[in-house]
Formats: sequence, structure tokens, C-alpha cells
Amino acid sequence: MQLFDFTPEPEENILPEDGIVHYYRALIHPDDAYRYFRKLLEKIAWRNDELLMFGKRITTKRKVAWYGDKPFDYTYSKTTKKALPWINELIELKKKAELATGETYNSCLLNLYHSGEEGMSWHSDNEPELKREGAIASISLGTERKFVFRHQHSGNKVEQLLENGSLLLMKGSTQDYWQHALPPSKKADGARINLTFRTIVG
Ligand SMILES: O=C(O)CCC(=O)C(=O)O
Ligand SMILES: [Fe+2]
Repeated sequence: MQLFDFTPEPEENILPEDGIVHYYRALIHPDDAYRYFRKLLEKIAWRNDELLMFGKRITTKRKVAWYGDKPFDYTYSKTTKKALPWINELIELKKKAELATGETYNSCLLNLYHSGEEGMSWHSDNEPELKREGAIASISLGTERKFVFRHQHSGNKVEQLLENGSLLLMKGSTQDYWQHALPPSKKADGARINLTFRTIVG
């Protein structure tokens, strides 16, 4: 294992307006990224997610988990989760994200996509518990997937491939103007874990 991966320079803002998104292609060496993937698969308390769709409560195949500095509550789609205490691997990944982005985070939402059939629909990460205009650092492990931003007024779209071991940083007014989604993909033929490090206030 490499204790210190190099800290890559953020590339340019991939959004043309109304927000800031940087993509760090190689935050984590691919071998270490697969090692983290296997550890998290085994150690994280994965649960099926519940969503409200057209007033009906549905259970997703995608699994989620919520960790943090304190047992923070996080409510979305009318369900509340209490943050679990950090495990070592999450602390290591949080440190890498903090070092690379120059920001701090106090919580992490994890998503496990078993295959390309699973994705996430359009949304902004703008829940009231989150720090306003706070940075969100998204680490991807495993099968690479396409991620899409859509501007809420113009409909303008920006795509970014999220590779194994990469970090996507969303900050500034991004969540006020843009939604994002992880579209299901027939091409993606493996599992993926995504970690979004966030700042909860309160
Ligand atoms: O899986 C991803 O890359 C995105 C996850 C996401 O948008 C979220 O958890 O809010
Ligand atoms: Fe999101």
C-alpha cells in the first residue's frame, strides 16, 4: 500500500458557469482503489435505500450507508439516517480528500451500485443539514461510470467519466444551479462504490 499518494493539481473547472467542479483523475492508485473497494464492501453497514416516487415508498437495489464525526441525522426522501462512527478506511480516504481539495469534511454518504443497471436519478445535494455552498468530495472506486450535470435553467449538460480512484469536487453555487445524475449504463459491467464526503451543520 502507498501511504501517501501524490496530490494531483485540480484540473480546470468542468462547469461553464454557475458553479465549480474539479476532477482529479488519479487521487488513489488503481491497486489501492481496488483494495479499498474490497474492504468497504466487506466492512460498511450497507442498507437498501428507500425513496419516495410518485408518493410511493420504494426500495432501491442500490445500497447506502452514512458515517460521520457524530451521530448526525440526515433526512432525504422523508427517511432519516443516523451517522455511524468512522472506520479506519473511511478516515484514510477522508484525509486523502481533505489533502487534495484543501477542504474539511465531517460526514460521508456511501453508495454501492452492484451493476450498470443501478444508478441515481437527477438531484442536487442541497438538503438543509448540509453546509450552504459547502464542498462535496466524491470518490469513486471500482467500475467507471458516466456522471452528468444538468443546468436547472438552461438544460445545458456536462458529462464526466468517473474512473476508479478518482475524486470529483463540487463546490460554490454548484448545488443551487445544477442537478446531477448517474445514469444506468449497459456498458458498465461491474460494481462501483461512491463516497461523498460532506459537511453537516448542527
Ligand atoms: O455515485 C455517484 O457518483 C453520485 C452519488 C450522489 O450524487 C450522491 O450520493 O448524492
Ligand atoms: Fe448527489
